[in-house]
Amino acid sequence: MVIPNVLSIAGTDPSGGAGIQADLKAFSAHRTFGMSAITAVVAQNTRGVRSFVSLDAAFVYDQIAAVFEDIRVDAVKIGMVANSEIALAIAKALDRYASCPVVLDPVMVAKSGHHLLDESAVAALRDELIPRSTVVTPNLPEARVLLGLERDIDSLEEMRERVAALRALGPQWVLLKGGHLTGETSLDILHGERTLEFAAPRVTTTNTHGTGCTLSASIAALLPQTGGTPDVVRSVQSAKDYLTEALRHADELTVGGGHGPVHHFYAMWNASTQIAASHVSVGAAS
Ligand SMILES: Nc1ncnc2c1ncn2[C@@H]1O[C@H](COP(=O)(O)OP(=O)(O)O)[C@@H](O)[C@H]1O
Ligand SMILES: Cc1ncc(COP(=O)(O)OP(=O)(O)O)c(N)n1
Repeated sequence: MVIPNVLSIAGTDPSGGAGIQADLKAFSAHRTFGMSAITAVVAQNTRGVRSFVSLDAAFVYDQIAAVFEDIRVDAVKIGMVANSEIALAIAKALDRYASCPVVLDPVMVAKSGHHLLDESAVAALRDELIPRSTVVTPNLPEARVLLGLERDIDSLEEMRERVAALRALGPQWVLLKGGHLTGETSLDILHGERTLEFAAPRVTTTNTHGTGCTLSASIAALLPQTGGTPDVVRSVQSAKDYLTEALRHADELTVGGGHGPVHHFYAMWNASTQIAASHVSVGAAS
């Protein structure tokens, strides 16, 4: 089987739970070869974002070109674009090079409240990147900004009402994420050729840093693995199942004093721990 190559275009997280670092972990967990083009270098940890430096837009374009001019790219995930110049450079690069599925996480504000996108860049994100996307994955505060609403969407009923307006912005599919609501389930709505709701039990943990990054990167990694035409519905379902398990295992990690990361490698590490344990006991007996 050909192993998919997947490119993340996003900002960094030195604490490893969100941004490019989370994307590469999610790509690897889904048995794809991960690549990255960096838009901004962010000083952040599990407690919050301190500051960031955006890279030059032409340099972001050059990173993307360097990948596409050498390597077959089977899917692209876009995260933090930081400003309108970078958003426009990414749009230009997609037009020039990308004939693969594009998953756009319209990152605007981290859970800590820090802005990761210039307010003046919302129009470029909405008008230039969303229409070029196969799937766009806003959370509720991002949906509010994209739709120009005066207050946050605050119920499942309102999510159902608003999702069509997000699709009208031009992507093939919208996945409106309901993680910011409360309740026993965490429910996302997928709207495109069809409308489906994906509910998962809400995991009780404070370790939720990078959930949106991990979900969108997982969808990008899974799309080329569905055979023939990329199957968005199956990819979203598998990505959501994976994220729920990664959240369930998040407390096994001890990373930082704030909102820690999800456990991207819960399945692989639990399996290899068992192998290591049996190896030790054989050694001890001889
Ligand atoms: N505590 C939780 N338990 C289970 N799923 C969650 C939880 N928190 C968020 N999710 C899921 O994580 C994904 C990202 O959600 P959300 O928090 O809305 O986005 P973002 O991380 O972009 O702010 C969604 O699929 C959402 O349903
Ligand atoms: C570089 C970078 N990109 C995106 C985010 C936001 O990540 P998200 O998955 O929404 O999780 P929180 O950070 O909001 O917990 C980020 N922090 N950094």
